[in-house]
Amino acid sequence: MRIDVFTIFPDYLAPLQLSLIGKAIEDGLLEVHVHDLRQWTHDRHRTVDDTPYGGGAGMVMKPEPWGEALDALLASYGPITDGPRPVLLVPTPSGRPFTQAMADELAAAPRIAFACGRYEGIDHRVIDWARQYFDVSEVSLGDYVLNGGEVAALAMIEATVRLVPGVIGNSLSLVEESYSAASDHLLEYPVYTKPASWRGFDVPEVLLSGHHGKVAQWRHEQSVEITSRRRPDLIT
Ligand SMILES: COc1cc(COC(=O)c2cn[nH]c2)cc(-c2cccnc2)c1
Repeated sequence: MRIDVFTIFPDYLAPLQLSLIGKAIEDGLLEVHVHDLRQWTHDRHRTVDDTPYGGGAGMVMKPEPWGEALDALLASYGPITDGPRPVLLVPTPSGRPFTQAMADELAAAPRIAFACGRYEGIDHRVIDWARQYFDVSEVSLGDYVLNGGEVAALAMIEATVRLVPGVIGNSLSLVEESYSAASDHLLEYPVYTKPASWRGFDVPEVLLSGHHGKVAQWRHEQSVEITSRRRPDLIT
């Protein structure tokens, strides 16, 4: 999988070079190209923002640098085929909620690109123009406002890349995860490891019983209880 990220703060994406994702890059499972949007500015101050039409506080990202950056991205895909359009994700508080189902879908894509906005956002004409050439999704990490899309992109990339075969060593650990269809979209049960007793707290007996059926039953009951208490919206 190749991932392209466009940002005015490329260093924000440095953590992608670490740990599992770093190893996936080393193993050739993953390519990450981080692009500084200012590469597509031409003035002395490398300006990427301007005041909002209609007034209001803050600044808006100018369309021109984004247009040229996305032109370059298109060029990197080679001649336009009549296949599926390249995927372009724009993290934004006003986006569709990012979900595990979306991560599952994205994990199958050969390439994904992220446009990380700053300030009050990106001139909307960029999205309107891009829809002609990209499969554009404005996606939200959660109901809060960040200073930029980079942190959201990091989270979305991690949630997606870990599903790519070979990136996570033990693929079994993916099967039972929260939100996955395999766990019936329930939240994960509590986990324990040695010692069996710690500061007066003991591991639930059933987990020491070696009775796999009872362990599975207990774990399912825990997941249902936790989900109905914390996330009744997930109980269909
Ligand atoms: C592309 O347009 C953006 C992007 C971002 C950064 O992303 C997030 O905040 C986010 C992503 N998932 N959840 C939050 C912030 C704004 C913004 C809007 C209003 C006031 N201030 C800033 C607009």
